[in-house]
Amino acid sequence: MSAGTAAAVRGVLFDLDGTLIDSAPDLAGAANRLRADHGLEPLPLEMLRPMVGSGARGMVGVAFGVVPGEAQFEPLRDAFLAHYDAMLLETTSAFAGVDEMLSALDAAGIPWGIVTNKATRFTSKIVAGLKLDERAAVVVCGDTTPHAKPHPEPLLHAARAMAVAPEAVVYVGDDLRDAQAARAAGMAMLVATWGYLGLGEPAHSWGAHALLDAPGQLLDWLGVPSV
Ligand SMILES: O=C(O)COP(=O)(O)O
Ligand SMILES: [Mg+2]
Repeated sequence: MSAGTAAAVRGVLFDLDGTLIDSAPDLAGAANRLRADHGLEPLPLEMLRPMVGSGARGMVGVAFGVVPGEAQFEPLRDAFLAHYDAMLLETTSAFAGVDEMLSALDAAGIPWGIVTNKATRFTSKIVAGLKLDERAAVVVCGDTTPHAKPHPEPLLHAARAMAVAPEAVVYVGDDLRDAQAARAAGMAMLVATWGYLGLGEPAHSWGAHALLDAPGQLLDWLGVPSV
């Protein structure tokens, strides 16, 4: 961690799934409803949870062993997304400590926003349902720009919308692609270790500035008082 980096921060961007909200049970539920359609037993949440950061591709991959490029992939993905669309907010809610952490940023006058790979049609319903849309300075989805993370463009787009230079932004995320996107955008990056983290390289090797154990630790890193 670099104190100089934290002192320079004037805006915060957050990943959505696995960072601000615990959406894994609903995503896993949608995958298991699709398995049931195909006469398959449900898979345990622990098997599906690590792949949430890879979106529908990750869920279809674990649930059916099918990857993009295979003929079955697109029909399975579309059927998965139809199930998910019907249960976006069945159990999904903010992680413990997120609401208080966001309130502390608001009180400190630090603008914050959301940069997710989730498509706009799902993200908009979820952030509205959880009343995050009225609080976030910007919400950038996987289809807002021509590129998704790990490309830096969604992060740069969000920084422009917040009118904060990229080098004065810290991105908080739970997946290797979040760290890659932040580095490519010239932003500091912090790992939300309460999230899904993927099954690849361990988080301590992602080149992040720090690993956070709980949302409130972002405030410690920034030197912002809790409220
Ligand atoms: O839906 C996805 O692809 C992952 O979403 P996230 O970027 O908010 O983790
Ligand atoms: Mg995530």
